[in-house]
Amino acid sequence: MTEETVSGDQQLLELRNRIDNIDAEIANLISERASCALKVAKVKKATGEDALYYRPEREAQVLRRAMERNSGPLTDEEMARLFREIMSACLALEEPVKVAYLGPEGTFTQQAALKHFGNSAKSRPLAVIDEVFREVEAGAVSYGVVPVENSTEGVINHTLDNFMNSNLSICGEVELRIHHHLMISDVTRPESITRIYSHAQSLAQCRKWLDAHYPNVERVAVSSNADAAKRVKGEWNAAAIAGDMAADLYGLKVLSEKIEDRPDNSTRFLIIGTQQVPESGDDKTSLMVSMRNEPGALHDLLEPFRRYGVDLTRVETRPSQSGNWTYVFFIDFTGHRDTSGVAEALKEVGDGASDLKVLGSYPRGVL
Ligand SMILES: O=C(O)C(=O)C[C@]1(C(=O)O)C=C[C@@H](O)C=C1
Repeated sequence: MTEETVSGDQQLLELRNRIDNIDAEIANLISERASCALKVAKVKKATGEDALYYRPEREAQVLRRAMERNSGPLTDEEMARLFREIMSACLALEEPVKVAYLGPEGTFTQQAALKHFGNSAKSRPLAVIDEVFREVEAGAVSYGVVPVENSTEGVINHTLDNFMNSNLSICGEVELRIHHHLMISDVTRPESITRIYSHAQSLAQCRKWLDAHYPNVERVAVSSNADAAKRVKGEWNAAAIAGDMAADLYGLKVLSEKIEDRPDNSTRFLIIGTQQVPESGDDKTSLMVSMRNEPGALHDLLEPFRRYGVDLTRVETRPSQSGNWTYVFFIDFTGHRDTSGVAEALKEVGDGASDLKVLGSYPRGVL
């Protein structure tokens, strides 16, 4: 053994001893934190039967603080992800949170649910967006996760339309970078691919790549990316476009990575529930407004937002379900409904509209 390797081994031993000591300290601190969370649960329980254990505004503040005080070498996101999991475990001690998401397992919506609630939440896949709304309304789960817009393909109409017949509120948002891969099973012959399965949105997000690499292959739209991955198992002439989770879940091999046309392709998901979320310090609000169908009506309707300096981040139009050629507007803006200025603007907009419903004020997605 050379002198160098001896001293290398010695260094390794010392560093690992240090890591062991640090781990012991971290473990003690995590246990102390978890004991605090249990005491918090007691305080909450004393407020009554329907005590709220999950507090989105507090979680957003904890995560933001974790990022702000981070001085490296871990990235801010990595540091926040670690705290995300610690909080998820603490909340599970207080009361395990039950979440439904647009399934099946392996979809990007499942990934979004995990990103938002962490691994200790109990999550359940449901087949369609309507069902996610229904299960939350029925109280079978406390929260639901549904996609609402994609940066390449735009809004997910089905989610917006569900709000027209629902009393649920938005209590959070989460954004996910979407990477699509072309994947095959162990029996697929790559040179014989004649069919590619995926969700219609994903096929659209990879349109140019498909035109360039598989111009003559049939593109088959199915109900989800996970369903596409499942179908490919056992088909020698088919491939699927889906994400990492689906590839892992169905044991598929990735043939081409990150084939989305736009590198910044991302999807925004909403957390739906029944609770009103207090201010977190960096919030957004979503509204649903209907109004008389006259020229200039939208301009007049939005005018108070401009006057009170409220920053609109999105305006979507959907046909109303109550009559032909009448519309409902879905509006997002920066700020909380209780913040001064916002509250006044909302009152004035409400006075000018035929109907206005605040779908929720919630913390801006942190991770
Ligand atoms: O502060 C609270 O209300 C807690 O319950 C503690 C805690 C945490 O672990 O920090 C856990 C769950 C809540 O969603 C928010 C924060």
